[in-house]
Amino acid sequence: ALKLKPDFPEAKENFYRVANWLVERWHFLMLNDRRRNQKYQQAIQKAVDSGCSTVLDIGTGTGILSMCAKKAGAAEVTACELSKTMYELACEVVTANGMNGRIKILHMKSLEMEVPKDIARRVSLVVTETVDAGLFGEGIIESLIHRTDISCPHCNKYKPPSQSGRVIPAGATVFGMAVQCLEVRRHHRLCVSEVGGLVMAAAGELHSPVSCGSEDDSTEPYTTERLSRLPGGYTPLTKPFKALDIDFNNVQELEGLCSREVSRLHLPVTGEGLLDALAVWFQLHLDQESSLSTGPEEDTCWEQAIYPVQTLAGDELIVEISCRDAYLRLCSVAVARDGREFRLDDCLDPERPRNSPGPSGGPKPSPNAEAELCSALACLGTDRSPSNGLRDYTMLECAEMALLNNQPYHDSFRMAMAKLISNLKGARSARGQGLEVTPVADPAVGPMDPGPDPFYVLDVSEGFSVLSLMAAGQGQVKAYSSVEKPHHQAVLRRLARANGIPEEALEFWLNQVEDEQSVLQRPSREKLWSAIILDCVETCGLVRQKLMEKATLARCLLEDGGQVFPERIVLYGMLVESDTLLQESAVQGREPTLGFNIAPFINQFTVPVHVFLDLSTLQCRHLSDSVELFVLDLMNTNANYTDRDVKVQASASGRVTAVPFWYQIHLDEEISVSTFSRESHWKQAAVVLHQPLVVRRGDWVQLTVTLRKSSISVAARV
Ligand SMILES: CCc1ccncc1CNCCCCSC[C@H]1O[C@@H](n2ccc3c(N)ncnc32)[C@H](O)[C@@H]1O
Repeated sequence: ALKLKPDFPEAKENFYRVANWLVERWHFLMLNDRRRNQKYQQAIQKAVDSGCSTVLDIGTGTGILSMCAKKAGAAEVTACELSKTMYELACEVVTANGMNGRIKILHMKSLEMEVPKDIARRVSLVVTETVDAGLFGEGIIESLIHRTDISCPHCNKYKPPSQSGRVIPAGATVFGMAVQCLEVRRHHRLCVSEVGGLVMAAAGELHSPVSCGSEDDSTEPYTTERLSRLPGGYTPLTKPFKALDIDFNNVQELEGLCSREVSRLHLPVTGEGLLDALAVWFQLHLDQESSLSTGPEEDTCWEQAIYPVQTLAGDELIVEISCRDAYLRLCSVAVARDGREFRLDDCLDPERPRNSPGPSGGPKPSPNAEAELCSALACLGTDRSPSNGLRDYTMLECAEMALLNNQPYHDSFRMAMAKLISNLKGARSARGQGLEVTPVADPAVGPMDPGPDPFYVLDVSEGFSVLSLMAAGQGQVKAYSSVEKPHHQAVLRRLARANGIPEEALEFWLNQVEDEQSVLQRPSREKLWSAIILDCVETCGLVRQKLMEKATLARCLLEDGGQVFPERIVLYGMLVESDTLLQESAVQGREPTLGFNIAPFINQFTVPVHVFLDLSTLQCRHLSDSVELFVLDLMNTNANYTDRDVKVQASASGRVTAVPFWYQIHLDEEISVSTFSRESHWKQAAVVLHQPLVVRRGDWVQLTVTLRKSSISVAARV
């Protein structure tokens, strides 16, 4: 569609979403990482010079490592790539670099390859970089165990490594460190005891889907973050420790890895604070001489693997390391204090017998110190559901957890809601309404509570939201929640009971209807909605799709004086020079890719809008103040622009490479929240300019801002 009609907005937006999905953003980072490419090239050159003449590139991506091997003089080069998009791209790239027919590219997973069906003979060198932040996440262990069928490891024994099936990288060393990090904590644990006036204790334990200890497969063992770019930074609580050493050339070791029992490390705590996560990174040893690191301190572009945990940091941490089902797993299983070890699950279940004194069998701490530690641990919750299974918990997405922890957002909502309800009460009594009307029970909604006509509030938020319960808590309100997962509804019911909110004041509207459009239908009675709460901005920083359509529909369903929340969102932006954003969005020419012509091919998948940005820590130079880009008025949708020209003055000379943007969400005339505040659970987004714009301090830059179907584009010229 884009080829036919390049600026066809729906196609453009869909393409951006699909492009993001088809080609992962780290392809750009990897290909722009010249040092990484050079190190691989040197290691491959050395291996080919020492006699490895047949090469297999597992997970070729764009084909760059295969082209290195060919250029290094390898006689036969075969590549395999499981992604269809990348496979087709690799074929184009290899042809464009004059190596068509000299590199055999297969669209398949390496595990499916067989000799001689797919590859003529066993290779003498395997090259791969199928690693993720947690090292094993792309299946490199399995791929290398399988390689025994396609490379000749048994030559290992009596032939020098040069002749036998060697692997680049030759191995890896995995490091870890315990950290305190608020940004991780607020995405994985409830950090507040009260949200929008609701006491949260009754919610029970809330967990994010990232948990290493639990057995259920709806969780993932780790998440990934760039520790060096997390808002608020992090505090190391232990020194970096070596977690694992792996020799990729030793097949027996690889096979043993997955079945290896758990190893335990005792880590002295060297910093004060609350343990929020174990951070993990690694050194990839390409060969004996050179290695790549993904550490937080290196100026590497890679993320670290984050294992959220939470215990009070005693003076020693006991961490268990395992590789259950080929994922690296780290769990903090106990805390030692004064030499006594407290396993987390013991503390959560006080009647369980105390385990033996710690390794040093040190002096028994005073009973109250022990009790204090255990009760502190118990209320903190942990990342392990103990073997006794007594403790159950509710799973929230990371974004839902961060939303819950965003207190200013909920307090603002609470004030705006209270103001609206009191205005409507005033208006009703002024009209003398709502007193003499005898409430009629309506079958569609169940028995009416006696008392004056309630105010109806509809929450159409996506995912888990307590806003409907906060509305119900205002009294004389019947709130309809769009929460649809049964265990999420159970949390809201528990919270209602614990906060003295009558059960019948809260309904789960989605239970009865199939989609949101009908949720916004006219309520089954004449009464219209007093308030409708819409979700406007996605966590990634983009305007939610079909927002204006929903707002238009919602507005027709309001009673006089009723309100859509929010009533207006204002989009702000600024001019920045950010090389980082360039590196993550497109391959910058031939230079970083060793002179190979790769950029034009992979850059077909460049997406001009960057999402999930932490603008507060993005390396960039501000080249202007923030400026209002446009207004979305949800109470008067036809007043909205789709194109707007904005002038902004450059406050410094430089190259404008991007326009980051965020929102001020106006709940009513006075109350608003920003999506770019410290507690905001939203990330920011940025438009990366097609061409950097050179500006001099004082220049006026003309921005043409277009919002079509919630996809934003910005053109800039001096
Ligand atoms: C310092 C390295 C680093 C550190 C931390 N974070 C990221 C990096 C950078 N490496 C990321 C590569 C990660 C993706 S792997 C690259 C390509 O290989 C493909 N694939 C994966 C497995 C596989 C297989 N068995 N058979 C065939 N193809 C396979 C994927 O489809 C992808 O296109």
